[in-house]
Amino acid sequence: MVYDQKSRPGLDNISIEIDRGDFAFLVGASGSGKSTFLSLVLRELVATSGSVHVAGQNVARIPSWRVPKLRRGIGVVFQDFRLLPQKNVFDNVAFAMQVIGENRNSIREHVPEVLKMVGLEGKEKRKPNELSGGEQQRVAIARAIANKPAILLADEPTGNLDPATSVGIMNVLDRINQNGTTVLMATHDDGIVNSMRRRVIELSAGKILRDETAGEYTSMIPVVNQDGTRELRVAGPGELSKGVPSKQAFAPFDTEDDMP
Ligand SMILES: Nc1ncnc2c1ncn2[C@@H]1O[C@H](COP(=O)(O)OP(=O)(O)OP(=O)(O)O)[C@@H](O)[C@H]1O
Repeated sequence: MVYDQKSRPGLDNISIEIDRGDFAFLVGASGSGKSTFLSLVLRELVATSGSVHVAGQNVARIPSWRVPKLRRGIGVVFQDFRLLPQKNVFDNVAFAMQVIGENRNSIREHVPEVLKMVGLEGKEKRKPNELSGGEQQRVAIARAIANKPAILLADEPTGNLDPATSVGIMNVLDRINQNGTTVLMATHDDGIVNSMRRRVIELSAGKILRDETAGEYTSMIPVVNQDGTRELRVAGPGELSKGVPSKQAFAPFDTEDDMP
């Protein structure tokens, strides 16, 4: 995926397959290509070379009038929730169903089920500003799955949440995945990735650095050289699965003065 000819491609000659029902984390430094990847799946971008297939369809071949139908099969969750502030919890979720023309009866029946699924029973009447961040993200997830998408894309869904709240959100995403939805989540949250042990696809400068079935967040492991100096190096295949080093181990130097 080339944005402009003068800079390096956003994604560079990658080939990857995510199976129906997978749960995959997309990790990598800022600018590595995660958002580009998600935008290609949503057909917000069309690949400048190669092809992107979503649910069996080459998305470049979908005429623009049918793109909304493609997107109906893909739920999206963002770091900043993006709820409608004037609407209450029920109506935020109901709105997603109204725009695709669902009738009132099925909305009235289905929204409470979705809210139960994300753990928000009893909060139907609250406005977003009367909810915690974690609850707002649950509403956003409920809205994203209201139309039973085959795929759920989550772009840094725990980025604004504390660790305990993030665990709750991951439990919800895990449950959604167990019900058959493919989940692809871009994240910088190392704690979450290391505790979930799901597929990890790491991008670096637009290329795939690794793709592991039960991976960890970082491909860097701390090493102590023979002369006693410490550094991080990229782990080889399988090295990361030998156990999760403590957070301390990831801080290679205590202070800048400590650096070699
Ligand atoms: N609209 C754009 N026009 C030109 N270049 C872009 C555009 N969007 C992204 N890029 C470039 O493509 C590369 C990949 O960016 P991308 O936003 O996909 O990274 P990312 O991994 O999502 O980063 P972050 O973690 O900060 O969200 C970067 O070099 C970026 O500068």
